[in-house]
Amino acid sequence: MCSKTRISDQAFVTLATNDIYCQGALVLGQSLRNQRATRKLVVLITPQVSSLLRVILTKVFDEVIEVNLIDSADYIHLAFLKRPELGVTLTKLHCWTLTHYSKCVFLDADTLVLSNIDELFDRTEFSAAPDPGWPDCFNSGVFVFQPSLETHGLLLQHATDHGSFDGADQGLLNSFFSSWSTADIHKHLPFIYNLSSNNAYTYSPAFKRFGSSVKVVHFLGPTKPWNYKYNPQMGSVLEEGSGLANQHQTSFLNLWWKIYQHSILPLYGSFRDEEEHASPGHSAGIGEPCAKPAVGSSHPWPAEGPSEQTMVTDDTPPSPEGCHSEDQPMDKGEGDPSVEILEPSQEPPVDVTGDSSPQDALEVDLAMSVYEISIEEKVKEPSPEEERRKWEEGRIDYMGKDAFARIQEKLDRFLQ
Ligand SMILES: O=c1ccn([C@@H]2O[C@H](COP(=O)(O)OP(=O)(O)O[C@H]3O[C@H](CO)[C@@H](O)[C@H](O)[C@H]3O)[C@@H](O)[C@H]2O)c(=O)[nH]1
Ligand SMILES: [Mn+2]
Repeated sequence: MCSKTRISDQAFVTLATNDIYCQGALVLGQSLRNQRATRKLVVLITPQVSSLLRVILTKVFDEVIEVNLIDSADYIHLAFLKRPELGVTLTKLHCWTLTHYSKCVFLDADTLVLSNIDELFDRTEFSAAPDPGWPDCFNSGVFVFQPSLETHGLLLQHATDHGSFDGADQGLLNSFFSSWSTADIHKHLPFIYNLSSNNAYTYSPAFKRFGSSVKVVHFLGPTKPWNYKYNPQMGSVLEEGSGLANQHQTSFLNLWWKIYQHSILPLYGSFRDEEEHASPGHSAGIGEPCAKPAVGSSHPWPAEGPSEQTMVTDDTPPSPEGCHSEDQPMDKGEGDPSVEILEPSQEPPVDVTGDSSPQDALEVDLAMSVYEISIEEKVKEPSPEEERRKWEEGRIDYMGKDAFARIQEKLDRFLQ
């Protein structure tokens, strides 16, 4: 399958807490495969990720591991109660619980690998590249770490005690690994392992000199590749609305989309029929016109670089051994459907045919035509159960649908 030996106790790890970030994780995973990564590919997900995306992720990643935002240990509950904004942050920290690996490289789901980066495994914890905005801090989008429950516990304790100066993982990790900027230059990854696609060109002569050796591009900041629309015929993102910064950024975006179009969209192909039954409309028309005909292997190992086209069949996803829920002490009630073990080869892949749980529905709209592909977040109407739960949790939309005037209207309707 792969020419090099895969070193099985080391892994590339990413995180996706929703279906939108899963699109990024898929492209990242595929880019690692394209560059013949010799380590396992692992994606951490949370219960919000739909069943469909879970199955698709297993086609690119060796392990899809569900982690929960809420851990059963009391001090974590405390941290959550006091600092709810640390939610996604604490999720990234779960990567330290992957103790079946001796060393890992974490990559944000908004990164793209342009050449082989296996040499990162020669580095030790905690190695990261400088943040382009404040180079005495590291950027937490790419880092080398050593899984350890002890470190995980210390990190969570640190979050509880000190919070995070930016309200997220980067601030927390920088204050935890506070000697990074001065202690050991070997722990400074070169900028080519985490080139911010937005900032790189503030020093354009450096980009001119070193840009060709870039190995990892990071689409840091609020606008991600999946926020653009892409013209598959031209092979380029569309400018409208997003205000493209410059030519280099555009070419990285185009590269991301090329992988998305040729290697990720076809993975949805096998679900097209079910999806068509479920919603005959145009949106979420998975695998529509520009997705290529389905042929080839379900586990994409393209022979060449990113331009190589990978296609898929409807054959069963890889064995379930690569797929398990984390056996950490999580806040999982018995029989909680949100923590089910993923075993795609034993289950029908996905239920897209009707009133399944919210987790079963695809949370993204993939709109496709010959001229344009776009990925959009689905605006979901909450179910009556969800609405009720929100009320009971005190999350009331006083300004919107729960405003007094709206409630009055409802009462009036009821009384009439
Ligand atoms: O709703 C979300 C948000 C984030 N993520 C994951 O968390 C990562 C970080 O979020 P991102 O949107 O990529 O943040 P950046 O724009 O890269 O911003 C910076 O700030 C973040 C918060 O400190 C750090 O996590 C990043 O590494 C750092 O580059 C993502 O790539 C995903 O892997 C999700 O899964 N779901
Ligand atoms: Mn990022």
